[in-house]
Amino acid sequence: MKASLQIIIRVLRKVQKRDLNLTVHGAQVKVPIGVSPCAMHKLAHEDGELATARAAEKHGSVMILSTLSTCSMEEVVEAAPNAVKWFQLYTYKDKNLTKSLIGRAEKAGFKALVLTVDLPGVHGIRYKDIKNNFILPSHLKLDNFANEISKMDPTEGSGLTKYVMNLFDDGLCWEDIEWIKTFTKLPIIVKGIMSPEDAKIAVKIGCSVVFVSNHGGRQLDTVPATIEVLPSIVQAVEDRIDVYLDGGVRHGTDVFKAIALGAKLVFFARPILYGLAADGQKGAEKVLDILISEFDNSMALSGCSSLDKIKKSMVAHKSEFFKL
Ligand SMILES: Cc1cc2nc3c(=O)[nH]c(=O)nc-3n(C[C@H](O)[C@H](O)[C@H](O)COP(=O)(O)O)c2cc1C
Ligand SMILES: CCCCCCC(=O)C(=O)O
Repeated sequence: MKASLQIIIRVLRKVQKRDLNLTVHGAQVKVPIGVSPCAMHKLAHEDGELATARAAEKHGSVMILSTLSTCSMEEVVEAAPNAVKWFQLYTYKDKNLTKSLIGRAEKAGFKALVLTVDLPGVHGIRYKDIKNNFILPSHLKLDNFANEISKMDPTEGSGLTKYVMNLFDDGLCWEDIEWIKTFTKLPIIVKGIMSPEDAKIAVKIGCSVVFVSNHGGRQLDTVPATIEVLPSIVQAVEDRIDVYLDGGVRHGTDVFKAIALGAKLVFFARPILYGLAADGQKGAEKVLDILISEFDNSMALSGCSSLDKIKKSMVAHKSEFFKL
C-alpha cells in the first residue's frame, strides 16, 4: 500500500494489552483482518479452500468463499465449522442458478453474502490469460456446480473470459440487489464500490456494508488505489453502514491505515494464495500470523490498546509535512 501515507504515533498510553476483537454480523472475530474471495484455491494447493478456511478458523479471522471455489461450499463448512464464513456471489444469466447458490449458502451456514459488482458479466482484459489460453486444468472443478457449468473452453484465448461472457449476468444492476433481498435474510455486502455516489445508493437500497475494492486492479486498469478513495466513501456513508476494504494490503501497517481512515474490516487476497502455494494450510496460517502480528505491533507502537483508539488523525499524507 502507499508509502506516502504515514502513521503519526502516540506514546505513553499503556499498550501492554491490546484488544483486537470485534463483532461483525453477529459473530465475534479476533482480528479486523479477513481473507478476500479468490477463485480456484486448488491452483495453489491440492487442499484448496479447505486449507484456507481452517487457517482462518485457527486465527479467528473471516473467510469469504468465492462462488468459483474448487471445494464446494458445503465441504468448506464441514472442514471449518467454527470459522466465520461469508459467501461471495457472482450472478448468473440463469436466475434460478443464482437463487439456488444463495439458498445453499444460507442453508450451509454462511452468515453474509458478498455480492461482487465490479465484474458484471464483463471480464478485465488480462493479456497473460489470453496469451496462455488459460483454463482451469481438467483435474480440477468449480465445485459449487454440476460438471457442465464447471467446464471451460480450451480453444484459443482466455477460458476464464469466455466462461464469464457465456454464463455471468451482464445486466447486473441495483434492482438485482432488491431482487436478492426478496428471498434471503443474509446481510448483503456490496464488493467493488469505488465512488461516493455508488456508496450512497448502496446505503439507500439497504445494503449492510460497502466493500471498497478495485478487484486488485484485475478489472479496469488505471482506477485509483482503494486507500485513496476510502476517505470520500466513508464520508458519503456517514456511519449509516460499515465500510470494508481490500487491495494491496500486505503489512500490518496497511491494515492500521485503512482502519484509521474508516474501514471496519480489512481484507487481502493474493498473499493467502502465496501461503497456500508454499505450504498448504500451514502456509496460509503463517501469512495470517505475520499480518496479524504486524498489525498488533503497529497498534502497540502507535499507542493504541484497542481498535477504537485508531483515529483518522493518526494517518497523514507525506506532503502535509512539507507545507512551509
Ligand atoms: C487469483 C484471484 C482470483 C480472484 N477471484 C475473485 C473471486 O472469485 N471473487 C471476487 O469477488 N474477487 C476475486 N478476486 C479479487 C480479490 O477478492 C481482491 O479484491 C483483490 O485481489 C485485491 O486484494 P489483494 O490486493 O490483496 O490481492 C480475485 C483475485 C485474485 C488475485
Ligand atoms: C471462471 C471465471 C473466472 C472469473 C474471474 C474470477 C475472478 O474474480 C478473478 O479472476 O479476478
